[in-house]
Amino acid sequence: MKTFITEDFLLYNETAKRLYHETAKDLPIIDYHNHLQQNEIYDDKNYKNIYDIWLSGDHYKWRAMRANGIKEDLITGNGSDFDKFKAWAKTVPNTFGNPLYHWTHLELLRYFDIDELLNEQSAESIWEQANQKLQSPELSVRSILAKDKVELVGTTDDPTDDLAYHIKLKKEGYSTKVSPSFRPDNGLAIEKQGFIDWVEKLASVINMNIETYEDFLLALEKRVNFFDEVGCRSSDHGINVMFYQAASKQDIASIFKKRLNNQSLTSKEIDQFKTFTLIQLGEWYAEKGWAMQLHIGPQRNNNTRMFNQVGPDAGFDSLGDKLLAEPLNKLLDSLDQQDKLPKTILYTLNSRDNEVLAATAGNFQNAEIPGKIQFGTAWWFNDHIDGMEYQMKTLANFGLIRHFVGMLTDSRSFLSFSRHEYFRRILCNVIGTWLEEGKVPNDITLLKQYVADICYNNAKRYFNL
Ligand SMILES: O=C[C@H](O)[C@@H](O)[C@@H](O)[C@H](O)C(=O)O
Repeated sequence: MKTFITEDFLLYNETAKRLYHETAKDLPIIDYHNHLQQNEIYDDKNYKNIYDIWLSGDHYKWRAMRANGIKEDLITGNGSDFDKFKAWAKTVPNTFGNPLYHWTHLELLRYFDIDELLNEQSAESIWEQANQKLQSPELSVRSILAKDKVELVGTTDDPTDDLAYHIKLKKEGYSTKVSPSFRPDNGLAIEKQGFIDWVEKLASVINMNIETYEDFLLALEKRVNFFDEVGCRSSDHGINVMFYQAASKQDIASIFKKRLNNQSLTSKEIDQFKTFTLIQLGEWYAEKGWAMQLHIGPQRNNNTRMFNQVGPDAGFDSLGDKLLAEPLNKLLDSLDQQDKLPKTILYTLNSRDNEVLAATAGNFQNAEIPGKIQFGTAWWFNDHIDGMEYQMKTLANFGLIRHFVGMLTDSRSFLSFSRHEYFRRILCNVIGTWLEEGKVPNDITLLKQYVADICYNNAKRYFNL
């Protein structure tokens, strides 16, 4: 059976169609935050089969398969690639209403020219067609990036990473910018078991001893400088629960020492360490002109049995519900008071906090750049039609959607760039509907500028591309 993805998929009125087809559709992509592997870009990898590119790392699909009663063996276990693909194919017809249903068919259509529904019956023929195409030069990683006109891939990288492939790509003069994002979560996670090992790793990377908090900061600063030389434009912080606890540098120095001596810390001390260190990092980001991305609110690794079996980022995280307005405003304010607040993008996993983030952003805007503080696009559990519309409308209600830096995939798959198409269709429909309902003037030229800015120009300007 043919898919339902028509030319005008998700575009429910004439203005929406015009905005999408005449403006949004062909714009290049700036995917400023994702989890793609830079070595695969450098090597111009061809994926072995569709399981490999679709299912081997996608915890969204794994969750849906578990909800469909599939055995773990066919999800992250020892099942063959084909059996796992078939288990996914069997799941797909049960995913109506979930964005996975749309993404799956968009990806089949856009990358494989397969205009057919995936289910148990079509699984074998789709497996063969897709695998054959994956072997062709047309579907190598670089060809995908070229076909989608991807101008920037913003990867996610630990400060201890040597960025070897980013450097090689840069040297080569590769047309898509592959820019690292500085993600120092391990350096902030003083409460975690692996903290001391991480500090040792950091020390060995920069070839110095880290014995004091001063040393630690120096080491981090060196890595910020190194990332900047390699073309980093932003940092990324996974923050499960927002924190703010003021303390002096002396206090932090003794907290750090305690930790290195394996003494236990109070939760206040932990938050003091995180607060002080993040503020220090934020100052450097501001100096470099980077954007600081704060991804706030997951409650992670909720299923202990499965965590022991398959580890983190495997589909057992969900929404946290701790309050964030007070600590977040205080954190941003501390940086702003010293005039050291970097460009900042705020994301929440719990859409209950959409209004809080959109309103918070408005407290710290200034003339440095329009939309300096962004309420970021619908993230992870919000990355669906309702979630994206809700984010866009909240942003418009509380701030200026005109300056929104738009979509990023946050994905681990090169086929996910089609989610920009999904976002663009939804955006054009929201804005087109405003015109159709008489909520904005009948000025298609101006509306097209909104669309072009949100889909492309704003991000280009924001990330200094
Ligand atoms: O879209 C979902 C994401 O890829 C999710 O897995 C990440 O956001 C990850 O938890 C992270 O902290 O970076």
